[in-house]
Amino acid sequence: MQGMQASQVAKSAPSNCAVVLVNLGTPDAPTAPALRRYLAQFLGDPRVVEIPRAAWLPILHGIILRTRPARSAAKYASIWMKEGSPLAVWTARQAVMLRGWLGEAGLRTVQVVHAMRYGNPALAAQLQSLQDQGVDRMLLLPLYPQYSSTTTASVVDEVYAWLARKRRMPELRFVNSYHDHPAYIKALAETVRKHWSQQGGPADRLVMSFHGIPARNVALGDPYADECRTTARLLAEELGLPDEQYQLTFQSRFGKAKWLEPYTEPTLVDMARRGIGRVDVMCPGFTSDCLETLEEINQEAREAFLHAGGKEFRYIPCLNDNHAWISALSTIAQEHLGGWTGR
Ligand SMILES: C=CC1=C(C)c2cc3[nH]c(cc4nc(cc5[nH]c(cc1n2)c(C)c5CCC(=O)O)C(CCC(=O)O)=C4C)c(C)c3C=C
Ligand SMILES: [Fe+2]
Ligand SMILES: [Fe+2]
Repeated sequence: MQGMQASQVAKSAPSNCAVVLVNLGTPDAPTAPALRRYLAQFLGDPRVVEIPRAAWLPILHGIILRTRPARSAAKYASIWMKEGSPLAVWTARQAVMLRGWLGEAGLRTVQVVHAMRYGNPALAAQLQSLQDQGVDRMLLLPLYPQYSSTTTASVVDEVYAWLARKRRMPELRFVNSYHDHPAYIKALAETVRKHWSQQGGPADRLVMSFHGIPARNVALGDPYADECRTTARLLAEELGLPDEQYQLTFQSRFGKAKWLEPYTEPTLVDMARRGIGRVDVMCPGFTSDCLETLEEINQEAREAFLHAGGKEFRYIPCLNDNHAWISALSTIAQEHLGGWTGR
């Protein structure tokens, strides 16, 4: 798309073209059976847990899937919206809004659907439905701004698994990462500025908490940690925040192995003990609010911070249906749709 304005691209894109927004997925209900189905698929993915199958599957099915579903279901119940799981609600809304934005940009015939890597609507089912409608050009846009083999590459695996069963293949494009895209950074900055204006200014620190991954994955070449650091730096620059006023952390450790550090909750507890009384906390790697932001951060981490002597814990919501974010998605999509015109 170099040298071409996003607004000039694919104005006449025909209806054989679709954008597929892909997110992680979420259980269908906040119940133990729904959690068991979801976690079996998620934690059975070799991109997510890299332990050899023969060792891991007995642990997953014999221990984890017996204990975790009920505990996790209770957590989901505490954040469930009347329309469903927050991750599902926001992701579906983003797809509808993106379709509107692309229409405004002259791309009325480009379809936009959303799909989940785990759970529903299943990625393979969505791709099949598009193909059944005659779509033969598909742009896969994962809702993970930072690339990781645990997430982005897993989406690609699933798409190719579907493709491997096809005689007639559609043409495909994938967005790998947009962790440093100016429109994404600006959308994040807008959520922070809006929060600051509602709160009467910044707190003592801005904590940017990203989902963690095992440290070993990074040692073996996953660029995720570097991409998170770049996002944090660019966001701080956009906000005019000096280094000492923000802190990057990693949350959601799973299992006993070492994950990326510093860990979010211990960092917040340490801040409270050191007299940093007021914190603004955001999760820039999550494009929708979900269990990991609403429960783990805004409930558990909040409680730990206040219990350790912190005075104010101010959570900044994720991008969700923020207009600057949908506009960013529209820009990113158009940049990758370039040339898919004229049929
Ligand atoms: C934002 C990017 C994400 C990365 C990278 C990621 C890696 C990763 N996650 C687990 C284990 C779990 N994650 C869980 C929930 C969850 N994870 C992400 C995003 C990333 N995960 C989201 C958006 C969510 C929330 C989904 C929702 O329904 O709201 C869970 C399930 C919840 C629970 O039972 O606690 C697990 C488990 C691993 C092991 C991993 C990388 C190796
Ligand atoms: Fe996760
Ligand atoms: Fe969690």
